[in-house]
Amino acid sequence: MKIGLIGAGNMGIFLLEKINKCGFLPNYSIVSVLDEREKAKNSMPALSEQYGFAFFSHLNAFLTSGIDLVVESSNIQAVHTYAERILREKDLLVISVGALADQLVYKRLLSTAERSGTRLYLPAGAIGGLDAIKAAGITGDLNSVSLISRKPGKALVNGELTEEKVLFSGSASEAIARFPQNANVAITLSLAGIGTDKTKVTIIADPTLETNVHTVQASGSFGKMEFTLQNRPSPDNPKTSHLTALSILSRLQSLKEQTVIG
Ligand SMILES: NC(=O)C1=CN([C@@H]2O[C@H](COP(=O)(O)OP(=O)(O)OC[C@H]3O[C@@H](n4cnc5c(N)ncnc54)[C@H](O)[C@@H]3O)[C@@H](O)[C@H]2O)C=CC1
Ligand SMILES: O=C([O-])CC(=O)C(=O)O
Repeated sequence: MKIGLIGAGNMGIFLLEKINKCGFLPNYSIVSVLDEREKAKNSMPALSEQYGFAFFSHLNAFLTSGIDLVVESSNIQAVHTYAERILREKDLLVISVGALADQLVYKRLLSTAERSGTRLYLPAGAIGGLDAIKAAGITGDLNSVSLISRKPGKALVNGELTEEKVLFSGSASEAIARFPQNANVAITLSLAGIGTDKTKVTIIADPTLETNVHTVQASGSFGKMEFTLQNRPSPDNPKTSHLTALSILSRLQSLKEQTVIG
């Protein structure tokens, strides 16, 4: 499986380490990296040599570089810029899922994928239990879904906090507009469940925490569920839970597996 990567930051470098250096996913390789921004011309050659990928500063050349799949680990803006053009030709894994909060954008990407015979993968990222949320909602009987995200102060606010502070309470669509680097999970949860307007989100900065704590609650005709993750932040980006990068690896691995669990 030849992968093209967009976004060689915290998660992108982790993927390059695990896939290209450690050979963690046999028969997978990140062969191409896209960055059209001027500043990339300085930083990419060293990384390209270190991890053995070809660097592209134009989308068309990137897409015709022999890749089977594109992995996005950059930001919401890059998804808006590239996703539709990529899905016309290649499967795409998006981790900046907040880009799909707008129903029109999401539907347009789905219809592009359908027309083109490509697939859009949205890993669970920093949360889990999406299999249960999808199952509970399959007959339309999922009534309520909510997410409470607590993070250490430094992931959410500038300056020191002395006590816990509720920064936001509202819908998932409002949450991602206010916290584009902290509420991607709210959109993934919404897409798996009852949508971005009905999914309720609370975001709390807590100076006593060392983990990113996400609690998902749901109820419907199936019963009730509640689960909490206490995620270690990534060493290179305190906003991003380390589990997110692991969920990309896991999704990539499952593309070649014969057994589908969940
Ligand atoms: N779905 C989920 O559960 C989660 C999603 N995320 C999201 O995942 C994304 C990546 O997270 P991190 O790796 O921690 O962020 P990061 O900020 O460490 O890395 C992003 C990289 O993308 C690069 N980049 C930005 N614009 C680009 C462009 N147009 N073309 C190519 N490269 C570009 C940046 O220079 C940076 O190196 C972020 O959008 C973050 O909000 C983070 C946590 C959970
Ligand atoms: O990594 C996390 O804990 C969640 C996060 O930042 C996001 O969903 O954007």
